[in-house]
Amino acid sequence: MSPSDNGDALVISSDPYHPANLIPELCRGFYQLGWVTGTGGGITIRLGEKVYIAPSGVQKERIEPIHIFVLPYPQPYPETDRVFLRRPSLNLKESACTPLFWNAFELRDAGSCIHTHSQHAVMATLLWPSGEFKISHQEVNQMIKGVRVGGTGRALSYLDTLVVPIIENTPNEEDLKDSMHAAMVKYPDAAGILVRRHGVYVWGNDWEKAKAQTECLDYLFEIGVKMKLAGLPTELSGEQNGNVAI
Ligand SMILES: CSC[C@@H](O)[C@H](O)C(=O)COP(=O)(O)O
Ligand SMILES: [Zn+2]
Repeated sequence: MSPSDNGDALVISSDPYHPANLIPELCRGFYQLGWVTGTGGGITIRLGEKVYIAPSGVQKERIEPIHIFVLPYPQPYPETDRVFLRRPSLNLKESACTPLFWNAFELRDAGSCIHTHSQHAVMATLLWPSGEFKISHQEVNQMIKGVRVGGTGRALSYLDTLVVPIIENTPNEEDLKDSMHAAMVKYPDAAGILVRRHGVYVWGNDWEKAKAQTECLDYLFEIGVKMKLAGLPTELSGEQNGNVAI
């Protein structure tokens, strides 16, 4: 970035599909779903060697393109201070989720990662007290089939059991980065990571796939929670057809 260039050209575009235009638009949609209320949650988009990230602690439904941070990927000095291609001139800090989003880029080569505080995700972490949320045989709207192995691989089938690891929430974001990293290594097929009493991180090859998978997973968290509360089994063996007497 030259001294005369404040980097605005990296976020000002008439293209509605430019990440700096998409992030505000998508956050408004996520707000309506209750995924990013109270300034929590968010989305990042990576296009090749540029990562676009929203500011921290702001009303996520009111973000504008000029508020967006742009970072180089990979970071030239990963062990030291974060490097930016563009920082907003306002008194803003990049999302606290940045190190967690980076896990999705580095471990899954993701093009986008979404973090929600959806109550469905939070309830799933409370009703599945183990380290895994599991559900199978959900044909409805192809929700299991809408999820990809590892978030970026082949689509799951109706017969696959969906497993999403649950990590414990931590007050320190660096600890969350490390435990999310460990869970992603332990569960290479998982398309997301639930954080107990907090929410979920979901990634995909690009923002469309990350968004679709977050929607599918959120649906599965919601129906799983409802089934569990109704006393219905959320996992069936392969030969069972899903009809359950109540
Ligand atoms: C890495 S923990 C903090 C975040 O997960 C936080 O809870 C959150 O949802 C959003 O933080 P923000 O810094 O406002 O983008
Ligand atoms: Zn959060």
